Amino acid sequence: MASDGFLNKISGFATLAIHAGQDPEKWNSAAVVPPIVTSTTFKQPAPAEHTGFEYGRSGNPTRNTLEECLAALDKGKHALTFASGLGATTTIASLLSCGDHIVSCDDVYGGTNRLFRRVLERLGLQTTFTDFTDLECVKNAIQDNTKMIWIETPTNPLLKVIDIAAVSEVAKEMGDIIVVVDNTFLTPYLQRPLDFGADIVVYSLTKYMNGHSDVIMGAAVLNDDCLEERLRFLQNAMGVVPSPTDCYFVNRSLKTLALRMEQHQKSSYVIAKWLENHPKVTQVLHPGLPSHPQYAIAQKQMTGHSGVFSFKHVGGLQESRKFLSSIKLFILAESLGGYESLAELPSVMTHASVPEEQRNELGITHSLIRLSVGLEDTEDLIDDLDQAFKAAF
Ligand SMILES: C=C(NCc1c(COP(=O)(O)O)cnc(C)c1O)C(=O)O
Repeated sequence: MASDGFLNKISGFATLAIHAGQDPEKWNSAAVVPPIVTSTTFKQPAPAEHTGFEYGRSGNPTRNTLEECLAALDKGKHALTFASGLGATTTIASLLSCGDHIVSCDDVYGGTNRLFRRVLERLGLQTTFTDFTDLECVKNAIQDNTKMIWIETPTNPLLKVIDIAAVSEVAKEMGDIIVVVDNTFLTPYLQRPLDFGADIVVYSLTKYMNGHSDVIMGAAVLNDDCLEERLRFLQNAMGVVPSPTDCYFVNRSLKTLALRMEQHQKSSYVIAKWLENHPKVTQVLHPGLPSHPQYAIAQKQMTGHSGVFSFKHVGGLQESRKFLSSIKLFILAESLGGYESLAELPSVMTHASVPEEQRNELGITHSLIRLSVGLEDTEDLIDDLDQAFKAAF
């Protein structure tokens, strides 16, 4: 009996709760579905000796499973994952040193533009943005200190298609330049940049690869062992790593990637064709349409286009706002690539951080609307757009 009249506390309870059934050596379960290993640290048989894992930032079994799968999908040797797409971009850019120069395509995700202009520039990495659909512009932008070429193709939000092989050839001819391709809009199911001369493929896994709008993550896929070693060092040293739980979710999503991309592709093509014939639409920017200015390049490096594309209408900001407040099935929101259909106004949303002068030069005007066509029934999506046009014009 304890002094307070109650039974004595159970001795060793706390120790049991911590150690009973927890022996690290037991984990070789042959589980068909890769488990989520959340442990941030791993038992070492002797000081500074480890059995493959020592600390969660440096390596994690669930993350390794995802990275192995990502490498295979791009037919690459190595893959690394990061806390976000921009985390991947930041880490890749950290391969460079102060005084180096980046040449980037002019139309990139607003956050990438902002990172290059407002963060990396302060750290001594200059970036020149230019039109990569004109190889002369690429050649003229390359300087003696150019160490990286950044391609997005198709570009966000104008869907410009850039000839990966041609730009990679220019880069290799003109110096020791790392060619990076942001393949977020397509995924390796629709385009494999490494096959066309890219050195590194980068993804916002947040988009199609996870495809459920419930994870923020990034990835890089590459073949070069030396580059991989440098990136792996940076991944650990900079600490921009994803959680094991998120790795589990993305790994699971990859299992339906092919099915989802097929439906995104089919549905967006039907909707793009419908928009092309709409009296209030002046231009549809969809690389799967024969009317696309780089359609031939798209055909030689893509197996098809995904669900994300943009269109321009005859109105201005007022009509865009009215249209986007009238959609009911499409959701007014940033991001793309999920099972739900999204619509957004890049000029004031995803690309608001791009200087207005640059936006206007590019054509990211208030009449440009970007759609991410999801997995809903195509007819329902067309009906939604139709009623929104009627409400706005
Ligand atoms: C959030 C949006 N884009 C993110 C993005 C990123 C950044 O990914 P994050 O996971 O959001 O950090 C990188 N590359 C491309 C082509 C992207 O589109 C968007 O366009 O709505």
